[in-house]
Formats: sequence, C-alpha cells, structure tokens
Amino acid sequence: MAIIDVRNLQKSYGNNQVLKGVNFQAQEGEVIGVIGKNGAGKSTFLEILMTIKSYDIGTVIVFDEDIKSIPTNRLEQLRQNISVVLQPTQFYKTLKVGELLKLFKAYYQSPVDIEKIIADFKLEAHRKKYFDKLSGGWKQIVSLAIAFLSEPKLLILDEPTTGLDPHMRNLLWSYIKNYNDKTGGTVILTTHNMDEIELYCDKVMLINNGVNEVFETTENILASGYKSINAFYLQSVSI
Ligand SMILES: Nc1ncnc2c1ncn2[C@@H]1O[C@H](COP(=O)(O)OP(=O)(O)OP(=O)(O)O)[C@@H](O)[C@H]1O
Repeated sequence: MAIIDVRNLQKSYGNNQVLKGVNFQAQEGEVIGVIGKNGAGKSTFLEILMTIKSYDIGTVIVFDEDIKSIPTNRLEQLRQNISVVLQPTQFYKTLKVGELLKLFKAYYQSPVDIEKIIADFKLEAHRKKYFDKLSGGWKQIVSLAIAFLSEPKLLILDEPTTGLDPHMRNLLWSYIKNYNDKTGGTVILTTHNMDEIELYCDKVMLINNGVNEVFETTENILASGYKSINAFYLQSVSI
C-alpha cells in the first residue's frame, strides 16, 4: 500500500527555488533514506511530508489524502499517524525526562509501557534529569523515545543519529528496525552517514539540483557497480 505519493513537488523561498520537481513514493514498511548535500532541500522535503510546511506546485498524497485540499479536521487525524523528530529539538525546559514521557504518553493516549521505553532506550540513569540539562545526544534519544510512544504508521526523522556516539547510533537503529519489522511502519529519514543508508535503508532518494536525481533501492545501486553507497554519493554529487 502506498503511504506517500509525491508528484512534481516544487518549493521556493523567495526567489530561491529549492525543490524543482521532486517525485517520490513510499510503500508500507519501507525504510527510505533521503540524501543530498547541505542545503539540497532535504529538511524542506521532510517538513512538507510532515504537513507542517506549504509548497507551491505539485501533488502530495499522504495516507491517500491530498494534503492541499484536505479539511482541517481530517488533516489532524492524519497527523496522529505520523511521528516526527526534528533538529534541533526543544522540549519543555522545566520537565524531567520521566515527566516528559508521561506527558506525551497521556497526550498520544499511548498503550506503550513507559518502563519498557525507559529500559529500551537506556534512560534509567536520566529519568530524573531535566531535559534541558541533558547532552545533545541524550536529548536526541529522549526525542526519539517520545516519537515511538505514539506507535506511528509513519516515522519521519531529520538526521536522527547526528551527534550520537557509535553505541547510541546502533541502539537507535536497532529500535527503528525493530519498530519497522514488528509494526510494518514506514520510516523516512535524512542522514549524511552513507554507511547507515547502506546498512539499514531499503531505498535511497538523492536530491540534487532540486530534483530526485536518483530514487532507487540500495541493492540496485550496489549491484550497478558501486563498491559502497558512500562511493555512489561521492561520484554522483559534485561539491
Ligand atoms: N524558512 C526558510 N526561509 C528561507 N530559506 C530557507 C528556509 N528554510 C530553508 N531555507 C533554504 O532552503 C535551502 C534548503 O534548506 P534545507 O534545510 O531544506 O536543506 P538540507 O538539505 O536539509 O540541508 P542540510 O543538509 O544542511 O541540513 C537552503 O538554501 C536554506 O537556506
């Protein structure tokens, strides 16, 4: 089943045309990495999929709904199936980690057990700390733990592993893959780490010069002769 169908997506900021005709589809259960150089338009693209940013031209269908013509109440229902983690993440400064998890569990009316989330994300030592006082990497982990609380059908992550140490990166990816295997949820993320794309993503979309220059399975890219996704990236994109 198609979760997202994007045709000829165009978006400008003033006279800076960032997206010049992007075509993209995501099926249920896929893990898709969006790559491209700094300023290529990856975050802009994800924010449009999250339904929080407007666009100029094209069609964006999310869960079979055209997000431009959908009534507000249905847009809100649709958003309940999407979890997002943006960068940088700012949560309520005066709340402790355990309190934040409880708050969002209530907000999402989530059946997920907070103790399990705390154990899975290795948050025990941090549950009584104020979110504001955590290191950047731990803030990221808490944000991701919260994203999983809503048991989303679609998870959108903007550079989820940036700033994480290798153990936390592995931990995070094992959680993403586990969520994907168990629930069939779709994951769309951006990263500059090409090893992560190679290891964990089913498909890659390369945004270059405002278009999806490549949208292909990682398997086919590697089968076409590149020795790694990193080599593919370096050979496909000039500085
Ligand atoms: N709100 C905004 N107003 C004006 N220009 C913006 C805005 N947001 C992004 N841009 C511009 O749009 C372009 C694409 O930005 P975007 O953040 O989508 O790129 P990116 O691929 O995510 O970059 P990076 O890899 O550096 O995070 C950049 O030139 C950026 O300066």
